[in-house]
Amino acid sequence: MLEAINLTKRYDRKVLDGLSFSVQAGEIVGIVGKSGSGKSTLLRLLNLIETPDSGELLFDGKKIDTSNKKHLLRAQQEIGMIFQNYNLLHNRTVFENVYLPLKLMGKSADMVLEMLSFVGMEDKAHIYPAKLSGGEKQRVAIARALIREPKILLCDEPTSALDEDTKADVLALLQKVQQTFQPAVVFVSHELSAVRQICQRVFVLEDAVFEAEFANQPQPIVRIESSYVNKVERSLLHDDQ
Ligand SMILES: Nc1ncnc2c1ncn2[C@@H]1O[C@H](COP(=O)(O)OP(=O)(O)OP(=O)(O)O)[C@@H](O)[C@H]1O
Repeated sequence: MLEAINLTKRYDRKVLDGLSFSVQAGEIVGIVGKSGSGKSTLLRLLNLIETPDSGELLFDGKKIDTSNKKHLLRAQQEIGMIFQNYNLLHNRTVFENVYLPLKLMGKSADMVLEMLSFVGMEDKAHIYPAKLSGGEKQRVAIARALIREPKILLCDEPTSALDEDTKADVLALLQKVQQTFQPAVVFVSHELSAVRQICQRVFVLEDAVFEAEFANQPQPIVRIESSYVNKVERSLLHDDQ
């Protein structure tokens, strides 16, 4: 579904250097890396709000042409995104927050209550975000991300601001999303326990490249020796983090 080929991005230094990977529909792929390793930069490229210096992105095998505004807009509508800090509009109710992406496309609100029910928030449709807990805000953000039925769901540290119990609930909801809607999910996090729990494959981003790729199997697919790669490996294999 989502394919990145040789993505390179430089600011004052090369932050991403020739990254290639793909995510199938229904698959959750984790990207882990230390602070400053380029995770958010990669998400901005996948979200089509920044363009790579070189390299290509393909959705369903079709190259994304970022120079063509119509094409870009259509591609952006295939993407849903959730954030660590939820990014809800505080002067809009839960219902209005979830409806907004549809409203901007001139569509009706028919699906909104159904989606709120899917994330367990139908009872709070007319409440403002300030009155919600962190876990509830993330549920609303997930409903908003899904309302356009995106083929790609990008998750930027979605559980990092939550306590342990709420974290588990949100991860369980993401697994339900995976089973129900089968999007291609990119799950960026520094929380190795969350990554271990829900990702089918994991890439380790360090020094601008993927230094390792792990799957649900004992041996990594690719592996460069580094202390961070060792830490990820221990966490994924031995449940000790
Ligand atoms: N717009 C920008 N202009 C210049 N440098 C940038 C810009 N965005 C990111 N960088 C630099 O790129 C590098 C990677 O940043 P990025 O935010 O992608 O890392 P990250 O892995 O998401 O970090 P964190 O986990 O702390 O959020 C950093 O050195 C950062 O200073």
